Amino acid sequence: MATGTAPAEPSAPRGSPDPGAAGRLLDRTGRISVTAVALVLAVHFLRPGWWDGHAPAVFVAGLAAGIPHGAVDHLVPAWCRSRGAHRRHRPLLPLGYVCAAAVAFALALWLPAPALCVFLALSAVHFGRGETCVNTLRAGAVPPPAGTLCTVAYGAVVTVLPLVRHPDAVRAFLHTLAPGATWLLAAPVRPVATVLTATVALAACALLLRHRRRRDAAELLLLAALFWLVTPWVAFAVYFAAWHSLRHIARLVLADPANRPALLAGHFGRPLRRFCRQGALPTAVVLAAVAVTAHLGEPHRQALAGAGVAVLAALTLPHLLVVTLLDRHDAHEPSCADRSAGPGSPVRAGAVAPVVRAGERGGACPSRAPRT
Ligand SMILES: CC1=C(/C=C/C(C)=C/C=C/C(C)=C/C=C/C=C(C)/C=C/C=C(C)/C=C/C2=C(C)CCCC2(C)C)C(C)(C)CCC1
Ligand SMILES: [Fe+2]
Repeated sequence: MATGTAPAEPSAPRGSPDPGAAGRLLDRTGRISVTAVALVLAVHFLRPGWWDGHAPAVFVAGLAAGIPHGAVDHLVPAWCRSRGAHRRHRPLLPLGYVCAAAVAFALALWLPAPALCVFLALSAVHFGRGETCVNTLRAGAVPPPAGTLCTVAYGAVVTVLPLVRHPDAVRAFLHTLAPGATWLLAAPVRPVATVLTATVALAACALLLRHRRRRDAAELLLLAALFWLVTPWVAFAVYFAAWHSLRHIARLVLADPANRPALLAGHFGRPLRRFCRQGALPTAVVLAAVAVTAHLGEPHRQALAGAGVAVLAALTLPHLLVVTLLDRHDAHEPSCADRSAGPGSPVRAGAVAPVVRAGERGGACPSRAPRT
């Protein structure tokens, strides 16, 4: 966590055949997510109330579009471990993933209210950490100042703000999911949670600006505006699909050792097609699970939305474990791509853009993406 004099953002590393490939991918995905949120806000201002009429459809579409970002989770442990040692365990990973999701689902059925609170807390950590990691990668392995504060700020804006700012829009849904958890929307809870979220978000923005991380600060404010102004269904849908998922997919594409040569040559098409191939079947399985859960549930207007949230809540546990593994591995070990490259490979020979490890800088999150 840094405070004190403000360091300038780092300059792009030198000596790489394509020093900006990773940075360009993160920049492009970043621009797409900012544009999507700006468009949602523009419609909100130009056609007030328009989103309210389309909220259920947009929510379901957003959840579905965000599912692929977890679809290669079962491959991530292998990317981050030595090749031979764990090969025989690989077929067990999908099984372990399904079991963890099943346990989470059973717990949610058994104790819905505590499970919802844990789900919201885990979601806040997951989203907050996701943003902090991507910002670190984009800045060439320089973690944001006070990374924990930024993580809490992003997490609270995305999970607390929609609930406390629009209680009437979510009350009935929350009651269906977990009847005992509607205290989250109670009158005394909301002002306290709103003030805390605003304080943390403003403090994080001030620190980011002091350290010249203008883009990170502007994005945090943009997300705060989205969740403050727009109905939570639409705000969450656009955030989940076009922001969190898209940026996480960029990170996965960068983490897959097999993509290294194409990325070094500045090609994104092949790595993205590889991701789509790898993620197609798990995505289809999860979409089918949502459809079946919706069909089994009580028929009501929001059955699909409820089933989507229930299945995502179950997947959150294994997804979070895998993403944490990726974060921790990158913070303490050389990059996966470095270790999986052969002895004569340009990666080992140092022809790749210099890899700056966050662990060496005391940061929460790693990077092998040079800043453009
Ligand atoms: C790999 C694999 C697979 C797949 C997987 C996947 C595909 C995953 C995904 C994952 C995911 C995809 C995850 C996600 C997560 C999510 C989250 C974390 C969310 C959160 C949310 C929230 C927080 C919400 C909130 C709310 C409420 C509650 C109410 C209303 C309003 C709102 C919306 C705000 C399988 C199973 C096939 C098999 C094995 C292996
Ligand atoms: Fe995620």
